[in-house]
Amino acid sequence: MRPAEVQPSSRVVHHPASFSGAAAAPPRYRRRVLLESVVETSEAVAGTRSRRAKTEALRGLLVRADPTEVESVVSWLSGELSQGRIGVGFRTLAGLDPAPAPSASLEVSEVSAILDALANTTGRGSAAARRARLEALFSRATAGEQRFLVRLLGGDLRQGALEGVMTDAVAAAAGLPIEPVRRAFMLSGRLSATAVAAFEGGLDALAAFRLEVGRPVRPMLASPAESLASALTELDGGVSVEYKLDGARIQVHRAGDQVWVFTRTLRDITGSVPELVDLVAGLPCTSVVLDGETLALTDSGRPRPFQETMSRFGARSERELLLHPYFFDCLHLDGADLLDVPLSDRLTALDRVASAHRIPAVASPLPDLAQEHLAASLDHGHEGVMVKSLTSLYSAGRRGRAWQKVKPEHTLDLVVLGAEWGYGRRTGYLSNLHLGARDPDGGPPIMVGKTFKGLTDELLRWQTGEFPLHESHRDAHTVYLEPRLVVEIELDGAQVSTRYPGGVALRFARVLRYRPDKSAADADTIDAVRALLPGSHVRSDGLP
Ligand SMILES: Nc1ncnc2c1ncn2[C@@H]1O[C@H](COP(=O)(O)OP(=O)(O)OP(=O)(O)O)[C@@H](O)[C@H]1O
Repeated sequence: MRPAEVQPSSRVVHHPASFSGAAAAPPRYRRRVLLESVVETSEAVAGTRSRRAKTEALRGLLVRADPTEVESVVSWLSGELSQGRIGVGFRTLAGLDPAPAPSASLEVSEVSAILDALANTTGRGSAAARRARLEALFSRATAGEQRFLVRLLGGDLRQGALEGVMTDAVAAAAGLPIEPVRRAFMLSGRLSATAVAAFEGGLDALAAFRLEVGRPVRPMLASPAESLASALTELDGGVSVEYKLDGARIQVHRAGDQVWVFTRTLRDITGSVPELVDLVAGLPCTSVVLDGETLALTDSGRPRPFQETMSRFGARSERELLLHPYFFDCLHLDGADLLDVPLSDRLTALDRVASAHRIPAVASPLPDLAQEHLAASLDHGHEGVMVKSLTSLYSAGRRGRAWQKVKPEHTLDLVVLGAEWGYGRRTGYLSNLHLGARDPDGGPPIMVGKTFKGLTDELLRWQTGEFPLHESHRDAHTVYLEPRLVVEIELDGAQVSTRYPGGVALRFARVLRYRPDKSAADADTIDAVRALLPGSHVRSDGLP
């Protein structure tokens, strides 16, 4: 271990505690954390499958960090940059090759300052200036640190799967119970901000995280149901049965005249969707937060393909393809936060403010009516229905059993790990996809199968152009990719496999479409694949 600079700790520190929860006195002097320690921790976390060992490695680093370093440490280990996008592309990163430094000297705070400077380098000549800053940073980094920085800046360390362990580690390192930490994370959507609050202000600071109009919360998610009947039985009849539309999730916020529209991944797309903004601005209220799905329709009122809806999210100006909103939840209305009230009350609020734009739904139907609603949804070209417990609270960011999706086909969102060169008609194209499921404990995706079924000529051309941009390495037959792209696969089920590392393989998998709205962190887990094994009772949310 290298000698590190000793610095007086300048801020009031919420007492870090040992893993057992016993409070330890805050050291008067702290050593600054080196980037090297972050890299070592990242490797330790990736190198073990044990959730406990991962949490302990993260906690061990966090208790050594000064509060001023916590934000960067938590962000980087989650694969995020607190600066957001800093305008460094794959090509720039690939072109960097300063000789690595022989020993580690970079401190977390220095690297963070350099990233701030990079983010603020804009305007004329900024590409060259950014490159120069990057070269300077990389020339001070060891080989291991360089690799880490490339992956961090390239977005390849983004590990949503680590969120669970990181939340546990933040709570343990700050000596706080887990629930308030989780809740603050749900409401802020930012683990690093949650960690800073936990360390600096403890429970009071965490309690200050409220639903804030204008700041998106992570959307509540659903679990797959075995069937409509099983969902109705499990939720005991007191349910809302709603169309499941195949559009894109939106969360709209309005405070007075100001409107925001966010995506499933909390991206602000207000500027791209003026028709939604106008509609929300006209609702009869002063402030509101609504959750829903948006869709473009054909002239005959049928849903347009998902890709066409998504294409609107990147656009700057109003296009011919109009988006329609279908709201299904109300999280705030005229000053009242509704996250912690039952769905039945939230739906009453939704009816008050936007009944004309509610998703088609029936409340507490008898099984026959629920079945008719499902058939009607499919007839209209939608995916199926959602069955939601009317007594459930809004669990932001959680995939639980209170919302269950009923679809006639099994689909999974999987990570593309590589693709084989095609033969015959597909010679020269990257074709057969290697598919991976997410490791719920934050390890690399686990391969569960291959398929080239369902790939259109257009997709083959697209894959062949796109995949080399994500290449990690290749051999004679296959181009292997960084685990970034998510593809939606339809399948008949799963089978036990001795060939694949997770012990499970997809049956009759075919490609439905790519999911540019999802990152590898949003992909389905290996547990979701195992849940499709015949006779399996493992549920995708990990509940018994
Ligand atoms: N009535 C509805 N209630 C909730 N979500 C709905 C509804 N109709 C459509 N959806 C969409 O379904 C998604 C909920 O399903 P799930 O939690 O499984 O998310 P997902 O992983 O994006 O699923 P999928 O790939 O099936 O869209 C929501 O994110 C939303 O986009």
